[in-house]
Amino acid sequence: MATEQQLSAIKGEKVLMVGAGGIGCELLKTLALSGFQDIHIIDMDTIEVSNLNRQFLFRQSHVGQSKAKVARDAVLKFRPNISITPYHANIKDPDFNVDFFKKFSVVLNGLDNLDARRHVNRLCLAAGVPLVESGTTGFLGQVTVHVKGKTECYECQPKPAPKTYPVCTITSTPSKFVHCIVWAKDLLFARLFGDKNQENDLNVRSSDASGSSEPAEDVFERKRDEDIEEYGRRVYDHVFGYNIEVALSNEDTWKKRNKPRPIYVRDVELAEVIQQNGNLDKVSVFSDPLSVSAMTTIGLKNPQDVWSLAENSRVFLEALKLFFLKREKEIGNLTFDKDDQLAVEFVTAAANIRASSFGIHLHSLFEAKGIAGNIVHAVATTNAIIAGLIVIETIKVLQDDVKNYRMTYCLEHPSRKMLLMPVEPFEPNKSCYVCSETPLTLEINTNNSKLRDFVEKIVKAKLGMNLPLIMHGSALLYEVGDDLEEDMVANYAANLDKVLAQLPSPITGGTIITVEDLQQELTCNINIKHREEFDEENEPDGMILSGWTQALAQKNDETSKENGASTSNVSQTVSLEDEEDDELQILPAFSGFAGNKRKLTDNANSSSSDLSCVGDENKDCDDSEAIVMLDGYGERKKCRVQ
Ligand SMILES: Nc1ncnc2c1ncn2[C@@H]1O[C@H](COP(=O)(O)OP(=O)(O)OP(=O)(O)O)[C@@H](O)[C@H]1O
Ligand SMILES: [Zn+2]
Repeated sequence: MATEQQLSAIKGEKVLMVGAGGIGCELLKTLALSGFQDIHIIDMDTIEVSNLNRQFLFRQSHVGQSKAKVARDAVLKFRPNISITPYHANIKDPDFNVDFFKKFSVVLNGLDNLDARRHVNRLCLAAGVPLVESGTTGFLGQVTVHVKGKTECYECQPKPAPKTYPVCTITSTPSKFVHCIVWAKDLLFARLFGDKNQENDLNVRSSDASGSSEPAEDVFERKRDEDIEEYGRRVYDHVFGYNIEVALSNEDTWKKRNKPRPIYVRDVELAEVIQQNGNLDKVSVFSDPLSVSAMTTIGLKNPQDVWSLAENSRVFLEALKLFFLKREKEIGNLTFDKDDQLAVEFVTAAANIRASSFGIHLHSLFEAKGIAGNIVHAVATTNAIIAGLIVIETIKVLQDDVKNYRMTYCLEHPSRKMLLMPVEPFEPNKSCYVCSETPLTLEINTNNSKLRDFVEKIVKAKLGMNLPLIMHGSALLYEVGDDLEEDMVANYAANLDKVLAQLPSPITGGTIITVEDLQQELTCNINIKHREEFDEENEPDGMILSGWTQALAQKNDETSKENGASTSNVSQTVSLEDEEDDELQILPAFSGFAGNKRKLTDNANSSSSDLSCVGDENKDCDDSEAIVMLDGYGERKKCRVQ
């Protein structure tokens, strides 16, 4: 419960919460119980069954309803006299503009993705409203405070990029189960059920590339009137048999590696599985398409069991068949979703068959789902602790108690007998393109790169702009918006297909262009440097943006992540000194302690924004891939807020 002084700081203040998920539910409850009386809450999602174990404001009967609205109703039951305004909407909707943000004394994030976090950061900066940012992953969590001109903004620090794998490891030489999962999910599943027009490395061997007898047609396409069982076997034989034979023909590849074994349907004892489990024809019992399950159909019950090669093969063929029989309308538009049972079954089975071919240990559906969905099981207690810390920092912000602002890390193992590690925030980064006016530099071949490449790869993917406008001097080259005249829309569409040097106002080396996002009220100047050539392997975008704060992508680790995933597997990446004394002490977040070392972990897409560890200065955290930030980190000297 807040003190009298704190209560008077809270009273009458309007706060905006973004996200009513794991952190959001705890936060709304804690805000209400702490005395906040005017809370607005935005969440774009509806409640799913999988949320119920930790998002305690929701019940089974609420599944399918708006999170923001149900959360409001649940809290009003025990705090009926406060005002809670819910919005079932995306925070990126144009309605939530700078004027909307200006109505609030402080904004509190309980989000799960980088994109939305960056967007809120920019609107808070433009509106001059403080932001309390948070994130959790398993036992780890953190809360940071961002106040314009006083502390660093959310984007002042580099955010680690998603992990990536060399394409050849995935397509040809997997050595870990995660490589098989990435192959099954991002190549095979996407090729069979996703957008056919998208480039996909599986295409390389989808038709005859080696002069063998395989016909030069798209083997993944189901032929007219082709029997579905026949089609499934053909796909199976192609990807697990024929493709492996082709790979084996490149002998150099296997000089220092174990050779994979081609697997054909005829090699697998499918009949055995059918006999053991009974050949259950349950296809007709699935009324809801999302409940369709190949496992159920063939009588496999326990998702924690590791299936045999025969069982995986059976699930593979059955899942493929069920997609065509029960979910045909979705084929061509599907993207892998960890909550889609049939998709998880298909990916598990395909990954296991490939693993079997390459001599890699097989995994259960439960494990495979965790890897495919980058799942770290959420810990409700971490969310509750983080929500408490958000409220503590929010009260300090409302009291303008700048000296006592803290970024607080919730650790998995105690360090210096502490599980909560408060660190003084830093001053804004003077070269941050978001909160300072530092120009960026772009090296690009202006004679062959189109404006479209620039918009997709730089303006949207790297700068995270939502409604961009591109100007060269006074010439407007590109703009998006609902209220544009038809001829302007046509002009901009034509510009997108022009190379930079041939635009009506040509962009060449030495040009400075201005990119602006009207909604985020963010403007960046970009100095253009013409460069003829780029290394395809190391510079695949064919352009290099510098002065931009994303860390290097990490390679070759246990899991991959895609931007936008809601959870991640960083639970073990924070490593701290051993504690001999296991008597713990949880320090108040506002104690005067300030650790000297922060360490970013790989969680660009996780619930966390940049989980860190603080430990004994003389001992290194042993995760070699983590970034250790000392006071002189990067090219700038970081100054703590005075
Ligand atoms: N752009 C956005 N606008 C509004 N709400 C958002 C936006 N992006 C994410 N959210 C919300 O943030 C919340 C994050 O909560 P949480 O991390 O617990 O994820 P979840 O989707 O509820 O659970 P999980 O992903 O673990 O199944 C979600 O409810 C999600 O809808
Ligand atoms: Zn900044």
